[in-house]
Amino acid sequence: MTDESIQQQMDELIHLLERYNREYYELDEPSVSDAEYDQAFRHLQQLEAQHPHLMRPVSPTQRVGGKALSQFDSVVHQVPMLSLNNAFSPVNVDGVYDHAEMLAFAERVRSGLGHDPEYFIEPKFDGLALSLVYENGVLLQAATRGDGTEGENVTNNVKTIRCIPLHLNTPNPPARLEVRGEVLMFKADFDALNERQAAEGGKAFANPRNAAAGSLRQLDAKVTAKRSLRFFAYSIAQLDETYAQATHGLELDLLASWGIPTPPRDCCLQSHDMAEINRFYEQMAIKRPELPFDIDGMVIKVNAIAEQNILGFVSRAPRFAIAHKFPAEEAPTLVEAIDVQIGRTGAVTPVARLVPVRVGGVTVTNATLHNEGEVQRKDVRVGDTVMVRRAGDVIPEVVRVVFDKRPVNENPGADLFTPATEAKYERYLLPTLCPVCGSDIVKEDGEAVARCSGGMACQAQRAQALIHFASRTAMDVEGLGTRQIEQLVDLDLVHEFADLYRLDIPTLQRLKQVDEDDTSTSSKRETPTKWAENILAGLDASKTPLLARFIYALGIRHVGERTAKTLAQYFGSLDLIRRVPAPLLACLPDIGEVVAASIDQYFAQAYQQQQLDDLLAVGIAPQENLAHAQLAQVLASQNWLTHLPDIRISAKKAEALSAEAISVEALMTEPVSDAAWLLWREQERHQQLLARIQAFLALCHTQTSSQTDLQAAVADMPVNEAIAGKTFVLTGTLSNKREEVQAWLEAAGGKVSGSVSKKTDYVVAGEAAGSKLAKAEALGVAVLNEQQILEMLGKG
Ligand SMILES: NC(=O)c1ccc[n+]([C@@H]2O[C@H](COP(=O)([O-])OP(=O)(O)OC[C@H]3O[C@@H](n4cnc5c(N)ncnc54)[C@H](O)[C@@H]3O)[C@@H](O)[C@H]2O)c1
Ligand SMILES: [Zn+2]
Repeated sequence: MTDESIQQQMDELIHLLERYNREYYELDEPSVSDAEYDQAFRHLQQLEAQHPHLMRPVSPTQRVGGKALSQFDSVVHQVPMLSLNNAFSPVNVDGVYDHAEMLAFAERVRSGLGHDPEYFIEPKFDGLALSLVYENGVLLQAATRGDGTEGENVTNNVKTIRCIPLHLNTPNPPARLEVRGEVLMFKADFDALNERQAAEGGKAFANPRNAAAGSLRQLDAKVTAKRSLRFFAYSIAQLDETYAQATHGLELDLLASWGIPTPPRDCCLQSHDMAEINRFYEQMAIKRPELPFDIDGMVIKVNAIAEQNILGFVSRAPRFAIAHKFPAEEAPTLVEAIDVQIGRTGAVTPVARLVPVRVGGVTVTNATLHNEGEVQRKDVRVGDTVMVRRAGDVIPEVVRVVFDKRPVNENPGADLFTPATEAKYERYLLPTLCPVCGSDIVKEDGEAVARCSGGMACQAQRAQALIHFASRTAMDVEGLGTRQIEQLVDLDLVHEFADLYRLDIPTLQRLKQVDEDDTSTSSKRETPTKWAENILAGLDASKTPLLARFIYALGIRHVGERTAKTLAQYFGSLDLIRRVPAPLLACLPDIGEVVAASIDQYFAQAYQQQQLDDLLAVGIAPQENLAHAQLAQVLASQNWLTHLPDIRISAKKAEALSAEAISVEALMTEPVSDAAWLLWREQERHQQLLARIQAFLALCHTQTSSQTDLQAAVADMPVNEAIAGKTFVLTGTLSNKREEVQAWLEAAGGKVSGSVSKKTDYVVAGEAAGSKLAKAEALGVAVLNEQQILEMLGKG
């Protein structure tokens, strides 16, 4: 990868993380799960570590939190408020944790200190950080973390939090104390708040963290006062020298003696032993759902303050501590039904409808089962008790069935069965028809995901199919973008591809209307009529695509640009392509059996054939070239059967042939004896293949009136010796579109490749040709200018 593309990738991640940060810290409304956020964050960290010279100084990995909201006075932190580095321990299906990242942390600490220290382990509270400043024992100021340097002054609100003392409980207070801790809402208070919100018609909070953040940052302290917030201190940032303590544990004791809440000691541990520490973490993961407050991990800190100081800090986090995050939380509930959802690309996802259950801070009613294989593997059935997981999450999932709780015996005939429940306890099978459009649901060998084969016929997939159809590398309809297509589908104005070409100005102006309600569009300067006219002009200009682009635009599964080109190159006409039998397709280069089956399946559907007819009827005329079609050339030769192997024999077919004692080399190189062909034909399946090939040939007859005509046409056709079979590389700026020159070369039987090698016959160099030209010269490959190649093509 080039620096440029890595930089682009990094910038995209930065952009994404900045959006997530804003949603999470400033708006209290995250759109993705913490797990997803953490993944993007780590990806960026990795790229930055591998390419330090590309690192942006503004990277989110170098900063803490979000901006302070301007409606509060800002507070500059005398000691920056940092974040923590994370460690994750993936769990396997047997519930065994992999603590490699924790061991790596311990290793880093050991090499920093020269020995293994004692650690202090405490909960990682899932709330938001708060700084409290006491002067002479009196609470003077409370501030949020903000971006770590500057936070929001929330003193008035914090004074309403009952567990935070306004005066330290000591006759001998320090002159200055700054204590750091977490503000949070207990689960019971969160539920009560959401009930109240519901009763008063207010918006429900997504989880206790959001509720705590939203409640603390109220402009009206009276609102905060009603919200039952809590606080736990977890460190001292400033304190008079005389009060200094030797360890983190002693600091917490001191704060507790002054009346400041500290982490409950039954959730804490002091230990030198990483194995013991990890065991404690695993116990806490089990205890977690029963705690009165949410925690999202454990924090492991080097206990001795002097050792903490030796280890110090990296940009945004201390080296002496780590947040050991928990895997996503799980909870049991009942499966009421299993439905399927159809995605935008046709993917079929089974979804469990659940008795509502609280997990990861919210109530879950649906959970994904991913795909049919997963349902089978987990054996999830309607009526089962299942464990549901949510990673603070957007999409909850079913983790496993609690088999002990399966309420009835699996054996039919057991006493507990009533006819109604018996039906329920069958193994789950995916429906065979799409619930949206009624098309077949198909699954390819080796694929996990089943799909609705409806394509454009399926409302769920229509927008996606149209976006592909109109895209730059397909029909290239200028002016018709994603937003317009989505509106066309939403307003139910387009059902099939041909409908695009039936649009008129009044219809398109309806879209414009929808568009203008939204202030974020760019096409606002144009008048509605001009805008609609542009789209119609774009559609009109797209009516004579190259055949390959047209085939590609149909969105046949597995038919990318390359395969579409092969089809156009070998068959030359749409009429042939839409009737080609699968075995013959599978003989072509780059087309294997899966792709051939997919093409066959597509054209076998009456709906798709109708779509094609309708497209032709509205005036779409793909640029065909039957005379140049390579297959036609093969068919034109007298003994066409012997040429089939020239096209290609797949490895699988070769195997089958060698099993029948026919040498593949013989098939490939020499004209095959009649005896060998007879032998091959003996086999029934080969007879079927031959029958289909013959049917196809019959079709060629009707296409060109007779095979003799076809032969004659091809025989008359001067083969462009200069181009056929040769490999070209195009580079630099040409006056004709590069794709166009490529299409001409390919139509004349040439190959166009992206890189120069010894096998390259010609490099066609335009203006400002760079490294490819240099390489051609170094390798002694012939170099042509544009004029020369046009002359060779007969277009000069
Ligand atoms: N979903 C999203 O869109 C989104 C966006 C931004 C951040 N996040 C979440 O927030 C995390 C990053 O936030 P962060 O920078 O606040 O880091 P963090 O929450 O991973 O860790 C640092 C914070 O932990 C808190 N904390 C709780 N208990 C503690 C203890 N005992 N000792 C010390 N600190 C303790 C402190 O507030 C501290 O600031 C991400 O990993 C992600 O999980 C999610
Ligand atoms: Zn469908």
